Amino acid sequence: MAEQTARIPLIAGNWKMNLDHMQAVDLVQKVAWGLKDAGHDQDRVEVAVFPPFTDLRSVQTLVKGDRLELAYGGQDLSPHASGAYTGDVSGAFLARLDCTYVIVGHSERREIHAEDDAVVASKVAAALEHGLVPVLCVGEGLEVRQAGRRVDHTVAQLTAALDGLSAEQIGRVVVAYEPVWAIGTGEVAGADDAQQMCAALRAELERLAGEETAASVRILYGGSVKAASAPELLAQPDVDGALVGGASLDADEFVRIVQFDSAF
Ligand SMILES: O=C(CO)COP(=O)(O)O
Repeated sequence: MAEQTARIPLIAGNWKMNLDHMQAVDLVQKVAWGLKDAGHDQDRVEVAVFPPFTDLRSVQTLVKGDRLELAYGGQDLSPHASGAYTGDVSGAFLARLDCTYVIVGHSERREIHAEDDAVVASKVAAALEHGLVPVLCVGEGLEVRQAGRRVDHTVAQLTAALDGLSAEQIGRVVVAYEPVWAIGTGEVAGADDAQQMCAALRAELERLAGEETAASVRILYGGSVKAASAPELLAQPDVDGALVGGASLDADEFVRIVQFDSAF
């Protein structure tokens, strides 16, 4: 097993399709102020928000104009660079808005938009091509879990999404383990469960890209993370952060999640 190196934890807020434009601008300011008040240091714990596409330009203006300690990214991207793909948003456009990250393969896109492993892999490749860091989501549904196949299933999703990438490219990816049954349900994976899965994902990264790369890749947990559950989850050696949905829409709660390590 790869030894743990200094991986800077990442706390990421996936706003999903919530908040109108004015509310989104208000939330990003509240989060930034809350972080400032809490003495947040982006080099110690990195914070990123993922608003809807239509808010990204305003978020860019706020973050750059006020030099906010906050990264941001898109919730999805097109596998294509440009052209006749009505409704798609290119990684090139996200890069022009100074996005650092883009979420790829979220279970809601896999399920609702029928994105299969091949589509997810092409989106990971597109993100990397445009200099974006893909936050690659993997995780099992309840049926798979009950059948006792959760590790095999989730590791296979990772393998498929990284197919054909070099070790250097894999080293630029963030992985998020999001068990589908825990998303938006209030049910959190136990810290032991999360650790076991994240360790299995890291072992697969090691097989694909070598020990050094595997030790450097951040693996997040997502699924009903709240300020109360974050410290135990994030204390696990292979859990390097959280991908937060509902709780990221509440600035105070989200900032409390970011402060997970002061709760130890
Ligand atoms: O899907 C998620 C983040 O991407 C998790 O959402 P919740 O935190 O609302 O369960």
